[in-house]
Amino acid sequence: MHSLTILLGILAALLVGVISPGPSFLLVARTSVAQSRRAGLIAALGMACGATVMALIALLGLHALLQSVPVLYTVLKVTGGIYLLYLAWQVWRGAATPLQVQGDGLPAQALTRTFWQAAATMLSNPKAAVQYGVIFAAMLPAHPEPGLLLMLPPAVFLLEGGWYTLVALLLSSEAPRQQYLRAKTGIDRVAGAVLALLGIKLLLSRQ
Ligand SMILES: NC(=[NH2+])NCCC[C@H](N)C(=O)O
Repeated sequence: MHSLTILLGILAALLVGVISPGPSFLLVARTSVAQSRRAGLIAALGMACGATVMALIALLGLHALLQSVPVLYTVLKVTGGIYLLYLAWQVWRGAATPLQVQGDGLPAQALTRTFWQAAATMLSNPKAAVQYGVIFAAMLPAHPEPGLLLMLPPAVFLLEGGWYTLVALLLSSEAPRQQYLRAKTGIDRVAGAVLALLGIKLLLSRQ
């Protein structure tokens, strides 16, 4: 099959996982409404970078490794689950505090933190690791053209980055932000609870 056809097929298969809401979606969405458009876009960039690293690892055969050494999956799962519970606790704890920093005046330090938080959320998501592994294993030919392998990481960057950029732009616009500000405590409690559930679900999951 033509390399471009294969690439488009892989991207289409990945898209389902990319747009289905999970911890990454929640983090970008909340950052965009609660902080600023710029912070939301930085979170989207963090997701794109994290996903690209994950795609590279998958290309290097992490999936085969995860299958032959199941304890590695367990380690990834427990780390990811605990990280989600930690994020959940932070969101929950801050629910009742009104927003102090507004607009794009956030210190650079906070933006750096947002970037790493997003990248860590993506990288500690074993579901995403498995999705990349399975799709690459199933859809890449036995001897892919070098061009295809070179195109894949930037394509993943654009796919994940594009989706989360869209989420950030939509949710940082005035109407959703005003609504969030009005109902912050409730929304944060729900977001914290959902993050915690996702963490627990991950900890209890088999594969
Ligand atoms: N190809 C993937 N599964 N990427 C990770 C997507 C993460 C998922 N969409 C979330 O919001 O948490």
